[in-house]
Amino acid sequence: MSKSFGIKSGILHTYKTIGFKSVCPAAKAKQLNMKTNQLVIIRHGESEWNKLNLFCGWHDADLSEQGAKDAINTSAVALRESNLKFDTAYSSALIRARQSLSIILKELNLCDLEVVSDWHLNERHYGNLTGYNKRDMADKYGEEQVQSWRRKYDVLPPPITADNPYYHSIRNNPSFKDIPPTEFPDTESLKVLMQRVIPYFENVIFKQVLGGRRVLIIAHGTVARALIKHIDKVSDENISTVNVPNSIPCVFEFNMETGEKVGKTTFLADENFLNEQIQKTASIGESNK
Ligand SMILES: O=C(O)[C@@H](CO)OP(=O)(O)O
Repeated sequence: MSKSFGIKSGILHTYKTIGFKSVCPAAKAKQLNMKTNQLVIIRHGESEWNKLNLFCGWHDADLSEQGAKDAINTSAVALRESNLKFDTAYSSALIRARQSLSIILKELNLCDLEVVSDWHLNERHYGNLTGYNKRDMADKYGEEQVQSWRRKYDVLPPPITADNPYYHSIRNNPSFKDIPPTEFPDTESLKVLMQRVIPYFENVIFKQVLGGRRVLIIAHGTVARALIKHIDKVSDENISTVNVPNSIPCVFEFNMETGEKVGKTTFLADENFLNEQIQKTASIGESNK
């Protein structure tokens, strides 16, 4: 874990608009007679490659057994306890997000819910880091370089090359067949990822939220950071300290007339558990050697 990136201090100190524990935003809105609607974003459960601590990006890793359990015990339980209801759900085209969504919907008896899977919500493409262990890369290139690739707003990992063992499986993934060749990335920073995620969010998802539909998004760490940056207007500098853990729902509430956010961005988890999971996500982790 690199101190120079402020990760130890975490979002608690540098990103104060995030609240914890339970959904409580409607109180002020009610007082003001404001019509509001909520949006929920969840990062998929632990994947097989999260477990192995490998840079994953567009590699299509399955959920791990633990990830599938967390989709039930962390995601679905929190949504049920907060009495959140949905009219439609979005996921990326990646299997770890689609599996998480289908487990959550099954658990909530929402198997008939309208579901859209779209590549615009895919994790950032990790370029030629794809498939490498994060600790091994830190040993080779230094922690500062690895944290910079992972969390800096405008730092691109080296582009993937045809000799990367995952190049062909990513290029030929049938789930990506509709991606225009000119838009198929070879690497992405958070800044570059935002150029595909934010227009999709604004033009497709947010319109529905303002129209009153209750939307659930199952996405990825960098996609969630992109949406938090956009919605909460986090600076390019401070976004490097924001880490979004697997499976914990993140709730936003909006004024339906103005589109402005109401109240705090809220993670539905006990504060200690949330902090522990944030630290785990921020950490470079261990080698598998
Ligand atoms: O490997 C990845 O694709 C991402 C998310 O799992 O990792 P990181 O947290 O290092 O950005």
